[in-house]
Amino acid sequence: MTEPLLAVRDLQKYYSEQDSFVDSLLGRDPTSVKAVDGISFEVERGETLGLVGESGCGKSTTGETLLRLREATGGAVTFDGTNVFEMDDDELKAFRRDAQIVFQDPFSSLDPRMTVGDIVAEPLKIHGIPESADGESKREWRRDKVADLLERVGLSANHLDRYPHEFSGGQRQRVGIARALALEPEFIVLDEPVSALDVSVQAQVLNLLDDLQEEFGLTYLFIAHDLSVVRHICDRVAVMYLGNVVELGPTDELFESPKHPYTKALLESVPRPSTAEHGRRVEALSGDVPSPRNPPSGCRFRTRCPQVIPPDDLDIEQETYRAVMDLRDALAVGDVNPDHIWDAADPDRADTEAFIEEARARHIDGELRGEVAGVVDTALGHLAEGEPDRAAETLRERFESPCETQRPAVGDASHPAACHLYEGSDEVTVIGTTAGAAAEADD
Ligand SMILES: Nc1ncnc2c1ncn2[C@@H]1O[C@H](COP(=O)(O)OP(=O)(O)OP(=O)(O)O)[C@@H](O)[C@H]1O
Repeated sequence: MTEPLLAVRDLQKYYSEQDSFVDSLLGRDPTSVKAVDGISFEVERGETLGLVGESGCGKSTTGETLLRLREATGGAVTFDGTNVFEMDDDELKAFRRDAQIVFQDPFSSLDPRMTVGDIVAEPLKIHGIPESADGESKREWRRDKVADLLERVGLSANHLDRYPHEFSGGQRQRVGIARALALEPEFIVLDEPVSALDVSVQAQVLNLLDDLQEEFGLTYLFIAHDLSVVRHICDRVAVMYLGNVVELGPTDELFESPKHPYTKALLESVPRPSTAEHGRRVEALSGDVPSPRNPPSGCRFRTRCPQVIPPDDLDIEQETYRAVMDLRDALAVGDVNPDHIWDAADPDRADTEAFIEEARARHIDGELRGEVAGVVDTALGHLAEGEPDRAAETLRERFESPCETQRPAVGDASHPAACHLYEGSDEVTVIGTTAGAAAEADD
């Protein structure tokens, strides 16, 4: 097998942020935003790898960090066999030519005071290209080159002296692409290149990118939050959630047989034309994306996962399990106010049974049976006594999921999913122990 053009190994990027004004007054350590938290993938020569996920999951940070536009916190990136983070000045200069980026917003990524000709020529000037020009000035050489590039991206050489505001969104994105092509790169990070464009224009720009890839033998990392956009342009797709890659596979396979519950949920949110697929079970995503400052221990997705795994020896339905876990998490962060429950159940605070019944009705839909009912009632009894931490601990002891104690990582199979449901296969590597997960949750 040939060496991939780009290999990303355990890449981490944490942003430092002061928690709040009070924190800074008290001199507390800044909190890390774990924007990218140990991701690995490879991009083969000539392929397009899609990187998809909801807003804030770390896609742009990944693209910018692997290009060394941001300093990585950890991990390694190899480009054409050389470690990007250890390049010397000459290697870095060559890398800056070979690897380019096209940004999402063609409205803000182009300097409004520069002509389109100057915008596209700028990278050439910065890199001192051409070194010499036979019979014409370097400026003329660059003007010819830019005219050529503009035509290549579907604009006209007559556009050279115009300014960005004279162009439509689609045309501006073409200017951005021409600029990225100026140095004849091998690799381009396309960061949501069509998200800001009208749907009708999106297809034209995607077709252009496709044509350019073929003509110039380009390799793309295509960042998008919209799965329907990546389907037609990507060979493989990596799905990101909260700083982690959760699944990676050939595009058709990932769309037709998604494995990770998050990928399934994302796909459910894409409108689909095919009636054959209408019968598929819809597993809605519950809850908000947790903060990357304090991501959940174990599997990052477990707080919203519709298939979170209960302890082996516990007989419990998924819906009930989710409700118990949500109650436990709410207790742990002080989000359950026993006073409100007492007020509704028994203002005299004498009848613990009534308190438990009221608390159950508020937090858990449906009937609880057997052992599950017993443990939940014991926990709620602790809450009635004013001990929410003990209540949370009681629930934790009996209901703790392997999804929260161990972090699944994407393995090396051709279509791996980082999910405990696939444990035991070569698709998932499990990282950490209970203690490790607790430490991870605390830091
Ligand atoms: N300079 C920064 N300082 C602190 N936090 C940041 C910074 N840049 C991004 N973040 C945070 O890092 C996380 C990942 O952001 P990133 O922009 O990489 O995500 P994304 O998936 O590309 O989202 P979007 O599609 O909205 O751009 C987010 O929580 C974001 O708020």
